[in-house]
Amino acid sequence: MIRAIVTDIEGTTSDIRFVHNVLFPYARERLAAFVTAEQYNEPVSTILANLREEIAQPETSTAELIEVLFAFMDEDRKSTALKALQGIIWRDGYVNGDFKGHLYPDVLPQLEKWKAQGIDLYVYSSGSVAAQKLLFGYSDEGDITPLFSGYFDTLVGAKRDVQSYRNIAAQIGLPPAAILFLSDIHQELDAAEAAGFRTTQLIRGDDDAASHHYQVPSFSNIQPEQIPS
Ligand SMILES: CSCCC(=O)C(=O)COP(=O)(O)O
Ligand SMILES: [Mg+2]
Repeated sequence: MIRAIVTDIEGTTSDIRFVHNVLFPYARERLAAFVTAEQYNEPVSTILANLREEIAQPETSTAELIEVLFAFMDEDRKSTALKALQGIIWRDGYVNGDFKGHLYPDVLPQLEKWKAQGIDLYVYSSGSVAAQKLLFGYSDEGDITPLFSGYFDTLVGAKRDVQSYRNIAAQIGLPPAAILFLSDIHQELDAAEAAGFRTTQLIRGDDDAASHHYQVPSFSNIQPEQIPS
């Protein structure tokens, strides 16, 4: 029996184009000036120290770190430091009303249904927990954060790493077989499955013939009690 659902964001609850065409450019345009201005203030000072550790170059200057961050953005590297900075920069965009967090229309009704059925809801994204709370707090459908019991980001590990899902199950306090993970990326679902999670793949656009996971086009097609094991 499914007792908790963990959902990915990009390509699952929300359009990839919102993340890549709205959020990423917004942060990219502001990142150099923001990091330069905030480099000696918290939390940016600690984030930059963590980035120096991540790249194993303790003496790197702020200007060089900014170059590293641009290279990370070019390759969509899921660096914890980059994700933390993006999340801080996005706050202004949400608060000023420059954009709202995209939600596919099938998402909110289904989350509400599952919650009413007693299924606990969680989020797992490479975006920082702060960024996740902003997206769902300033969403197209208003503030839907009260639906969620918890959030996970790369601090539990990378999304294609089996141990990340073991960590999530331990933190939720349920056996992996009682948790359903929703994602559009089959490599993430493979890792979750290897940890013992049930899985379902959202196919919001192109088919994924390389996947063996149960596939659905929208949240309205997901019936947790009927997910094949
Ligand atoms: C919190 S919305 C922004 C998500 C993000 O920054 C990202 O890189 C998406 O990565 P994911 O692993 O969730 O596909
Ligand atoms: Mg995704």
